[in-house]
Amino acid sequence: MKIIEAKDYQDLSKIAADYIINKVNSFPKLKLGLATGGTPIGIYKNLIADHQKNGTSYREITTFNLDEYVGLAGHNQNSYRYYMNHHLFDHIDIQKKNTFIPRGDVDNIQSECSAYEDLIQKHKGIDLQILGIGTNGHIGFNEPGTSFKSETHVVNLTASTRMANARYFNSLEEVPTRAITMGIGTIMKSKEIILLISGEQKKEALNRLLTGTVDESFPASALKNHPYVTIIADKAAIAGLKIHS
Ligand SMILES: N[C@@H]1[C@@H](O)[C@H](O)[C@@H](COP(=O)(O)O)O[C@@H]1O
Repeated sequence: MKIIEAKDYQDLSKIAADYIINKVNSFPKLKLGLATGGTPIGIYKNLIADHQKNGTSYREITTFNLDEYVGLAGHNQNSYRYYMNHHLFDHIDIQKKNTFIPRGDVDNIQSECSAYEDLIQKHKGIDLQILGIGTNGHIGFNEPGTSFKSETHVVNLTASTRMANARYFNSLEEVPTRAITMGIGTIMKSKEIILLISGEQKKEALNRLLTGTVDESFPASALKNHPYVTIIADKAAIAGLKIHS
């Protein structure tokens, strides 16, 4: 794993956005894996600003998001579909038909999971996947204990993950208890991965990732077995840690 140390959140967002912009310019048909949560918002702001200023075009790219809450339709403001439209897709020239996010509001969740997995493979996989990390090491919504071989599946969210995401909802009770997520196996099939780690509250997770063993009790540790992972971490997350790459 390669590690890039960013000065702060702004710097992290700029470094990651510039990397994506470069890729999109070099490979206009890029298949890009996208993440939600607070961390990638700064990247999306940079992508929009660059699109407006320099005209970087997303017309031919295809995107796959990591996850979606079960039970929320795309028009629900807390759904990840709404998040992606609002924070990125509505402001660039991407074709909405080429933006894929699992559907959380379907009757048959299991068949949605296998259809999503098939869809990614039908597109011959993801070229570049952007990832955030939960304080318990979750990636996508793959909670501790998830098999490293897992494909897109339904998960029961842990209390800590629901609590961490409650800030976006009116109350903790409103946070869905389940989600659909790409599996760790799905994520690992991406050709290249960028993992974003920002803020002091993620320091422990970063430390465990860098110094701990590869173990299903810490989902992000699977990434140590991937040949092309770059961690971009800001000072707040990295300060004082021993870095092994
Ligand atoms: N499903 C998302 C993850 O993909 C994300 O990495 C995590 C961390 O979010 P944040 O960046 O807000 O800390 O939140 C959610 O659980």
